[in-house]
Amino acid sequence: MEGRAAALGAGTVLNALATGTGAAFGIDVETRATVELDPAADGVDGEIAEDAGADTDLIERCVALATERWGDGEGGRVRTDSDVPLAAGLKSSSAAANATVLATCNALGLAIGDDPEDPAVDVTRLAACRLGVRAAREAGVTVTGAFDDATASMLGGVTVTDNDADELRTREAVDWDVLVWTPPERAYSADADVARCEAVAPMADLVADLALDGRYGEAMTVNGLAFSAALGFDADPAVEAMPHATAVSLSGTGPSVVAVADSADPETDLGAVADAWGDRPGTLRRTTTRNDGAAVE
Ligand SMILES: Nc1ncnc2c1ncn2[C@@H]1O[C@H](COP(=O)(O)OP(=O)(O)OP(=O)(O)O)[C@@H](O)[C@H]1O
Ligand SMILES: O=C(O)C1=C[C@@H](O)[C@@H](O)[C@H](O)C1
Repeated sequence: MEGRAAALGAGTVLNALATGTGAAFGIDVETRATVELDPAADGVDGEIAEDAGADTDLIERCVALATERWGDGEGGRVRTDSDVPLAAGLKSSSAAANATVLATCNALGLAIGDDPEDPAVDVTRLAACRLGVRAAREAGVTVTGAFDDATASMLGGVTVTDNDADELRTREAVDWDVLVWTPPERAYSADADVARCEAVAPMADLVADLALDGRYGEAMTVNGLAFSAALGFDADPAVEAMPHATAVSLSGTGPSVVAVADSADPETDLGAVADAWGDRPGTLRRTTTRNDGAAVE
């Protein structure tokens, strides 16, 4: 019983640490999971290809919760390999959880879909996503559950969510070019200073209003300025990008900064942003948004 799936990394429009409302968008970087189920196995053994020392608790819990819910409590093995850097603000935990839950469903022979009324669908992607969020809470890798990141990774497009209720408020397709700067350091969401984020709640409310109005670019840039200040990240990369980008923001709890260019916006030039960011330490990556989300392979 082997299953495989892939899920997306994502960028931030609104960090949910201030108010519980968050927004994120899927990007074309993937985490893949391979799950082998063994009814005789005692527990689940996890492995992360890029980092042998990283914590595998999240993906092990995803397999265990999924077989408990949709199988017969089988154990086994799970392995992820990923283009999403770990703990860099690009939703590595959401991508790993989503890919693992879907791969487990695939190993169980279950059909994945989006329509809960369709008799051919055994498990909806939203149900799989909520299970991954539960595993993330149990593993202690998230503050709010990060249903915003999880839905962007699972469904693609821009999602706006209520992370306290794990409810999807809106989802919309977007077509943006994306430039990601990832500094060498890492920032685990669970270590973020929540009180500092709560201090910028009025700004987060404004960002939520803009995002619910479909004004994602303005929302994202305001978010970046507010949360860079709250979490102690330099706002200079955002200021440098603003003349050339539709929007730019610190992503998640950092340290990555993401600039986007709407294809309908002729004034944008991500090449100029890359030039401005080029001397900074770390990596630059050009990619695009994705609107299809996670899938079994
Ligand atoms: N590829 C992966 N395979 C398995 N587990 C992973 C993987 N990537 C991340 N994780 C788990 O998620 C944890 C990091 O979660 P964290 O929320 O801090 O990072 P992130 O999701 O990249 O950050 P952010 O929410 O700011 O985007 C790791 O400690 C690990 O347990
Ligand atoms: O751990 C969390 O709850 C979160 C972490 C970051 O990715 C945030 O961007 C997200 O909105 C919530």
